[in-house]
Amino acid sequence: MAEPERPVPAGDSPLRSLWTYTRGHRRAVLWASACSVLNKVFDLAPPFLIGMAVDVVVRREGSLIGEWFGVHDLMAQLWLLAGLNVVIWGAESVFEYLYQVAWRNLAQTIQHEARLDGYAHVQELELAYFEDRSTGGLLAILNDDINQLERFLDHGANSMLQLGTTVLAVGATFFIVAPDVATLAVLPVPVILWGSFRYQRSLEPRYAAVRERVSELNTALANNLAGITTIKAFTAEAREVERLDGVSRRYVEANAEAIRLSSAFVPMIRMAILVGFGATLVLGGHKVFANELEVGSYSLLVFLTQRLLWPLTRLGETFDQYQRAMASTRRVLGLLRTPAAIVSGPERLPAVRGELHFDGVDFAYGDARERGPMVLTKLELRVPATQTHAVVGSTGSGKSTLVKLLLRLYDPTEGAVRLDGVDLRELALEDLRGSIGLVSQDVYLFSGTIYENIAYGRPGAARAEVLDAARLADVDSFAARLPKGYDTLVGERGQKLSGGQRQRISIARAILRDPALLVLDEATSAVDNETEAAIQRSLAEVSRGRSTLVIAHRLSTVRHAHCIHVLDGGHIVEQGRHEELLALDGIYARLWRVQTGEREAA
Ligand SMILES: Nc1ncnc2c1ncn2[C@@H]1O[C@H](COP(=O)(O)OP(=O)(O)OP(=O)(O)O)[C@@H](O)[C@H]1O
Repeated sequence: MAEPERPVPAGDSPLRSLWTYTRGHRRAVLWASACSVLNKVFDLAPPFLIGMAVDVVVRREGSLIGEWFGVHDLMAQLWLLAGLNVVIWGAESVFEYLYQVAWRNLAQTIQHEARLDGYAHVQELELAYFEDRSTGGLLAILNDDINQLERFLDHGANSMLQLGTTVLAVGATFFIVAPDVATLAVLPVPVILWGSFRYQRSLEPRYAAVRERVSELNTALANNLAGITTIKAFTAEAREVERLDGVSRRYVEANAEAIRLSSAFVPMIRMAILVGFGATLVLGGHKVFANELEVGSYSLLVFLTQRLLWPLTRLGETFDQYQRAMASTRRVLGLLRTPAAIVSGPERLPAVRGELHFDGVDFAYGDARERGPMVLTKLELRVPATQTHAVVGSTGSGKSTLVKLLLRLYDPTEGAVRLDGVDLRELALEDLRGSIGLVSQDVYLFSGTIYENIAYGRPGAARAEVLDAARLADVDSFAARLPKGYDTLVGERGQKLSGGQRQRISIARAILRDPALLVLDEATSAVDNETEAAIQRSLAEVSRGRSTLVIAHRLSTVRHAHCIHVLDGGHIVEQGRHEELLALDGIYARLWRVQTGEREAA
């Protein structure tokens, strides 16, 4: 359907949107977060043990640990500390393992879902959406951006949580043990945080620019690889390398800006940290001399300052990851939020008769903001069920546009297209498209075998049915001669086959579908006269008993149609049987004379 399965909030904060998007995995997120926090808590414990060890050595029987546990033997105190050490390091390792597994599995699940949701949603979007965008850009979102999100969940989320835990745990200890030392030691923290957030804000647009450049690069590469034949034919290799050089350079430059800014961060922050560390060292030492602070507590504070302030130098890197991930999240969720303009209607048609009616249709490409010229105006065309009708007209007159409206790839600007009397906008897309067998001008084959490409028309069809369809479409004549027969691989986009062979496969695919309405848009334009005659005979047989709309340039292929409609200037100007149209001596008669080689009367 048009809406993504997981509704995405329209809020501005990408983190909040991500949180909402992953609401199905709350438990996993909380578990992973808890493991991260506990791992950090145990990781911070050793400085306390060091403080206690110093305390034992200095205060001996009167040490803190001696008092807490009632152990006065010095060696027993040390053994106790050693035992605690084992427990703490063990717990740290266990939680490290657990958080790694939890975050990485979560990252896998979410990237998998986001990619599938993204792809499924893109499939629902109307053709006009794709015409305005590049394939490379969409690929960048579905691949690179989702990978970026995966990396953030792999490492970034954990880094942020552990940093938060460190700041809170160490800050609290400082204030409990020596509040006045703490004030000085923690003094640089607001400066660091303020600086980080300033950085964060100025990094954001730079990373957005990097993402844009990636998408440009992808587009250029995808276009060039798809057009490699043209590039070779026009010996444009050097020119293309030069063009790619330009695009790739812009990517490098965009990155250079981001690199310059993010690299300056750590050295600057280090200076601020120096202040806190120096303050603890000097002020704490002074308090020990004045007997206002225990030696053990002093050791604890000096070590803890290190544990607090050094991780802050990684704040830049963490924000860096965060920024990249959020830029990607915004693009991925933005894609999921794109509403589909063409949505399925409510009405179901279990048995389609195949009566088609273009009812006063106006159509222009583009959207309300930017409409192109009118292609169809007040177009009236009826195809009664089971009849074969043809549409002919000069190139660019709008024949293929009729087919696109019929498939509901676009909606009419005015008027309606009706199938069995139902406005297509009211009809379930599944029923509409499921009842149409299309053979179009540009055949698209998927990489796979000939057999698989035909069977695509109706998944679950029996082998005998597939082979029957293949025989009717004259695929047999060439497939039988290939060493692997129907199991021959057709190559990417079917490029290992000739145009005529591809066309015959696509006809077989449509026949297999056994549709109520067969649509042939220049179905035999790529085959020679002999093959065309063979296919025409098959098609005549196949179209018996079902509505067929044929679009053709070669009038000889449609002369037996029940009715031929001549499209000109956006509407039907002549219609009737072949003989009637010849007698009318209008556009059709003129075209016929040109095509059959008769000289036009002067
Ligand atoms: N996606 C599109 N966006 C904008 N304009 C389009 C689009 N597709 C077709 N057109 C324009 O609409 C007009 C009708 O095109 P259409 O493909 O329907 O013609 P046609 O009669 O099938 O031509 P041909 O016989 O050459 O296949 C043309 O002027 C074409 O330039």
